[in-house]
Parts: sequence; structure tokens; C-alpha cells
Amino acid sequence: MLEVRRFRHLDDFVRENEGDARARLRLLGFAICWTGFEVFLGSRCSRERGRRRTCGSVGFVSAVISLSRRTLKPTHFQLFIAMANEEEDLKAIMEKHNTKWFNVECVPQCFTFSKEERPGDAPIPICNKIPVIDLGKSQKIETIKQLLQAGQEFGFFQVINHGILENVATQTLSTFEEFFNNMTDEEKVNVASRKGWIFTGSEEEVKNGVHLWRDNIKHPCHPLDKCMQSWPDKPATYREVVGRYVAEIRMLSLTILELICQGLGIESGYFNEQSEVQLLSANNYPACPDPSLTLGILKHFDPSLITIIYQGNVSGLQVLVDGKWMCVEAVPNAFVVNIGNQLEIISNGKLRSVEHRAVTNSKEARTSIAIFVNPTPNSIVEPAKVLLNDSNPPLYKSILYKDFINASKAFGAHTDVIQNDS
Ligand SMILES: O=C(O)CCC(=O)C(=O)O
Ligand SMILES: [Fe+2]
Repeated sequence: MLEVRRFRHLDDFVRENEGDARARLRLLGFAICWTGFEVFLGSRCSRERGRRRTCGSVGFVSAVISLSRRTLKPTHFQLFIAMANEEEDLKAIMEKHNTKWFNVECVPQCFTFSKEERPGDAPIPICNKIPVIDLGKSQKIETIKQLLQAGQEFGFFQVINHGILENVATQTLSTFEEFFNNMTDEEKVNVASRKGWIFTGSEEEVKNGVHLWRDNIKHPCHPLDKCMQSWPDKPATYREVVGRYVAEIRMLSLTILELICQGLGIESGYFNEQSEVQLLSANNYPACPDPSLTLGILKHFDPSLITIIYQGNVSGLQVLVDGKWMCVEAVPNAFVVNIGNQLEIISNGKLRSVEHRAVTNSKEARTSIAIFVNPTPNSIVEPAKVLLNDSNPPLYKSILYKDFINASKAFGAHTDVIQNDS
């Protein structure tokens, strides 16, 4: 097969040929030829298939003609083939390679985000300002102060000495790694639709027209006795290991919420009803040949009250700090906590829900487990009354949680399923 991997996309070609006016002219000629052919074929083929076929055949014919006239360098021939390849969709790539979607040597076009959205080549520094808060300290007032300050400034913090044994988290992460690695995607999708959990492989997961570089499973995880029987039963330890993990995370989330309650001056137990739903979302981001082009999760706000994330030893979570992307360090045995939209509303803007995203890396796969602590669909979310007075009017309207979720389609195509399940 022809070596086409040098040109990952058109940008690379143009960059490499900057200043080469003749190459540009040839490219222009090619483009005119291509467009004409496309118009001609457009009347005969469906748009999608037509584009792909046209691209391949026109690229090939133009390249052969140009080569025979010695007006084109072999690298240009490569470009045309690469362009034709870029038009392939994910299904075709998988069929061709007869393997998983991520076993490719260069990033296919359908995974390449626009310049505005993709991480790019510039190194993203670790944010050492995001606090790592020691929950084991006896000075509760100090802990509360740190939690509030982090929630105000960054919307993110990490917690250590949280009381959850390290092997509870690491075993859960390994269980998810096994889950993602061992079943075929088809098996996962088929079982998921029968069982009520949701598996979204990268093949289906398209954001702004581009596939995310991740596989994902989502399911409700509270109360345990109600939802556990609908979880995956492969690997055989899934329910036991994940069940123990989510029970521990529930306790941790209630502890953090209670501390925040005290810090804000809201009556104790305010969040009891507001935190009745817990949703698990585990991500697997395989190693990627060019992380500068891809995203595991597009930038977003969490629609939760709070989210608790375990990312093991592999970082990849990035947060917007003062308008710049910063990396959240992978701290051993720590949980990352972020303030979601609902807590921003309840705190009347005192705590901030901040945009974040997940990037990929070229060395190793990354697995993360996010637990969203959410209000029940029918609870009303509004600024807590005690925080309001003449000089602090409500900054947000009251809203039914399910209306918020449905309007923002916060869980994408699966929003309705998740609402009905919870
Ligand atoms: O993988 C991560 O660390 C990010 C997860 C996340 O932001 C989410 O699931 O909402
Ligand atoms: Fe998130």
C-alpha cells in the first residue's frame, strides 16, 4: 500500500509547501478538476458516497495525469490519496483494518477536531494552583475555608485523606479497563440496550460532526439495591467491585456537600434531597497517535451538583483557568471534585461550575470514573433562600431539574433514557 501517512490533513501539506507557488498552482488546478467532477457525479450519487468516491477517483486520475506530465512531485500524489482516505468514515476504517477503531497509525479525518476546538501542539501546563485538600485534618473550619475558596476560584479541587482505601479505587479502575478491553463493542451495545445501561463507543459518539476519542459506559448507581441488577455482569466482579466503590463515593460526596453547606451558611441537610440521584460515567481513552488533533471529551460544564472523578495515575483532565487550559495533575489516591451547574445555582454564583475537557495522550490508555451527584428529576433547583437579601438578589431562576437537563441535552442522545431511569 502507498505510504500516505505523512500528510495527516491538508493543513500539514499546506504548511510544508508554504512559499512553493508552483505547488499551490497545481493544488488549485486539482481543486478545479475535483469540483467539476464532483458536480458531474453529484447527480448520480448520494452526497456522502459521491464525495468519497469522487475524492478517491479524481485524486487518482489527476495525480496520474500530472505525474505522467512531470508537473507533480510524488509527495503530491500522496496528498491526493491521503485526501481520499480522509473521506472514509469510521466504519470503513474499521472494516479495512479489521480491528478496533483506535488501532490506526495516524488520526483519521473523522476524529480531527477543528483548529478552534482541538488541543493543538502547545504544551498545556499542570495547574498547581488547584488545591489538594486534606480531608483528614482535624481543623474542620480550615477545610471548609479551602473548599469554598477552591469552589469560588477554580470550580475544581482534589481531596486526599478522604477515608477511601486506595485498592477500592484501583480495583474499580482495573475492572473498567477489563470491561472496555475484553467485550466487543457489538456485545456491549447489544447487552446495554437489553439491560438499561448505556454503552457509547467512539463509533457512535459524534460531537460537532467529529468522533470523540473515547468509549464510555453510563448507568445509574444509587440506590444500589434498585439499580445494581441492571449493571453489566462482565467482568464477573463488576457489580461487587463497582458497588463497593459507588457506596464509598456516596459517603464522600455527602461529606463534601455537608461541609459546603456549613461554609455557605445553608441549613444542614439541604442537599439531602438535592443529591438523591447518582450517575456513573466511566471513560476509556485509548492511546492516540496524535493527541494534538483529538479530544476525549469536548469542553463542557457538568450538569450535576458535584462530580467526583478518579483518574488513577494518568492525567488528561483539563480545566479553563483565567481563559487558559490547564492540566489537573494526577495525584496518587486523590479524587478530583468539581462544582456542577446545580451547585452554582443553589449557591447563587458563590461557587462556580467551570468548563473542562478530556484530552488524549500518545503513550497509554487512560480510564477515568466520574460520578455525578444529581438532584431528582422533579426537584426544583434555585438559589438557597438564606443567601438572598436586598444586596444579593437571585442571579438564577428556579428550574425543575429535569427541564434543565432536557433543555441542555446534558447527556446527549441518552438524556431521556437517563432521566427515565433515575
Ligand atoms: O475523564 C475525565 O477526567 C473527565 C470526565 C468528565 O469531565 C465528565 O465525565 O464529565
Ligand atoms: Fe465533566
